[in-house]
Amino acid sequence: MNIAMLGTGYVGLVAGSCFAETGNDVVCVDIDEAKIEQLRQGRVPFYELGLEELIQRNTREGRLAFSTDLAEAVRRRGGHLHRGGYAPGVGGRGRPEPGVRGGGGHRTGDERRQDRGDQEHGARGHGGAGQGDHRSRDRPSGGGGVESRVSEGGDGGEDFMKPDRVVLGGEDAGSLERLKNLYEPLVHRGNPIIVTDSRSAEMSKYASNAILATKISFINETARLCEKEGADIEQVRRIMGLDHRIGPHFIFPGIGFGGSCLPKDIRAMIAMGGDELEMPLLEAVDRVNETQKGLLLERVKTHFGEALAGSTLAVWGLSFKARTDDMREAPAIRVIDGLLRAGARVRAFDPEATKQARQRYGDRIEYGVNNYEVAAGADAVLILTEWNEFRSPDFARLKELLHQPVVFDGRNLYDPAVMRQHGFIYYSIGRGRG
Ligand SMILES: NC(=O)c1ccc[n+]([C@@H]2O[C@H](COP(=O)([O-])OP(=O)(O)OC[C@H]3O[C@@H](n4cnc5c(N)ncnc54)[C@H](O)[C@@H]3O)[C@@H](O)[C@H]2O)c1
Ligand SMILES: O=c1ccn([C@@H]2O[C@H](COP(=O)(O)OP(=O)(O)O[C@H]3O[C@H](CO)[C@@H](O)[C@H](O)[C@H]3O)[C@@H](O)[C@H]2O)c(=O)[nH]1
Repeated sequence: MNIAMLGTGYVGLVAGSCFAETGNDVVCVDIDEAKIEQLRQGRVPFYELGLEELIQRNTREGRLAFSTDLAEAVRRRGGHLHRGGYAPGVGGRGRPEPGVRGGGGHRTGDERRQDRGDQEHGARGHGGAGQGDHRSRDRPSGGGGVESRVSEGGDGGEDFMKPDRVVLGGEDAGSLERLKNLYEPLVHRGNPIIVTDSRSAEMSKYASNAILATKISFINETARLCEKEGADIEQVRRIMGLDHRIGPHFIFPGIGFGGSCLPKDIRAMIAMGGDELEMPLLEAVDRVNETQKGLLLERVKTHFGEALAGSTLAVWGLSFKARTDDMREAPAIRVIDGLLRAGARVRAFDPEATKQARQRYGDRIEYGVNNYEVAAGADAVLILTEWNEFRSPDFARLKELLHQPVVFDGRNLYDPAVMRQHGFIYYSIGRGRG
């Protein structure tokens, strides 16, 4: 199949590369000329596990190309248009902006005709066809296929190539059939492709992310109650997870969910309800999460008091989750902003997100080449992302390096008893002080 993929961000680039990997002819289009130039040279503008290799191989073998010229890409690729990498029309608290649809505003008449004549759908689902106007009733019912594939949040291409399910929504049988053919190679192990109407497909994507967000806020609220009542959330979580009706996934307590999907999708659902339908549950999920993002900062402030100004804090982890450099809505932003406001000096390390952090903070914080370097001479370590490499540090070395043996663990990576043995003052989530 010939595909023109619009947007070369985390979504579009992964989807485009994976479609090339399964034998399609793909041209990825973006309005960002520097990005396209970089990609043409085989360099990937952000980190996703395994993506660089995927791009280089498919480019070398002639199935993947990059362009800033949408009209040319559509002409060359013969008309399957896939909006994968950008989601227009969601602003502020996720309220869709009326009248914005599919980036059509910058397209030529020819391109728009092409768009209507074929399929437009959003990769990995967040609001595919008509995302920008789901409050109006005038979305095209012709060729709109919405693809809403969700698997457990994993690693870029790996995640895309092995979906739990693929959801196709649309009203045009021909378009849906072509989309089915496109996705068939990704489900050869027998996972289902579900075909439904476009509104149900969209809603299934929103609702799936919203229930994940709900689970996280639930466990975080329970963690706070555990602290108050002297219970251990890690014990509670394990016991809960053994109940098949609950399951072990997405009940890890922490410093709140970030990223480009969960926060935005719950706000989009609240916005959909509008004035006619209150969504008190999701409002609460959002509120709990905002409080949770500030929790570690409050602990740091309480611990240091006046001494926070002028102290040096080592931050381990910047991205919103492990195995990505993505910092969108990352809890780390809330924490670092607060520390800087309080007059603390911040030295950060992240295996992949340093470049993103530099764009945001420039020289206002310092960056290390590993987690020990930033800890040297610091008054405390703050763990903000659950990177595997932070799971079993050399505690004796860490204690030696730190000016004060204090660890604020926002991801519950360590056993409080072990930390006590090593002589740390250890703060974590839902387990009281170690
Ligand atoms: N990251 C994820 O895992 C994920 C998953 C599902 C949905 N989403 C949603 O999909 C959307 C895109 O996510 P992302 O992570 O790829 O974002 P991103 O910011 O990394 O990428 C968006 C890309 O689209 C380009 N772009 C913007 N307008 C364009 C236009 N008119 N024509 C061509 N290119 C254009 C931008 O230059 C940018 O490179 C977001 O709204 C996000 O919430 C993200
Ligand atoms: O038990 C948990 C699980 C996750 N998180 C946090 O929740 C956020 C989101 O994590 P995750 O859902 O794994 O990452 P996303 O990349 O945002 O993936 C979600 O959003 C994608 C885009 O819609 C979907 O494709 C995925 O299925 C869906 O999990 C991160 O900050 C995690 O640290 C927790 O705090 N506790």
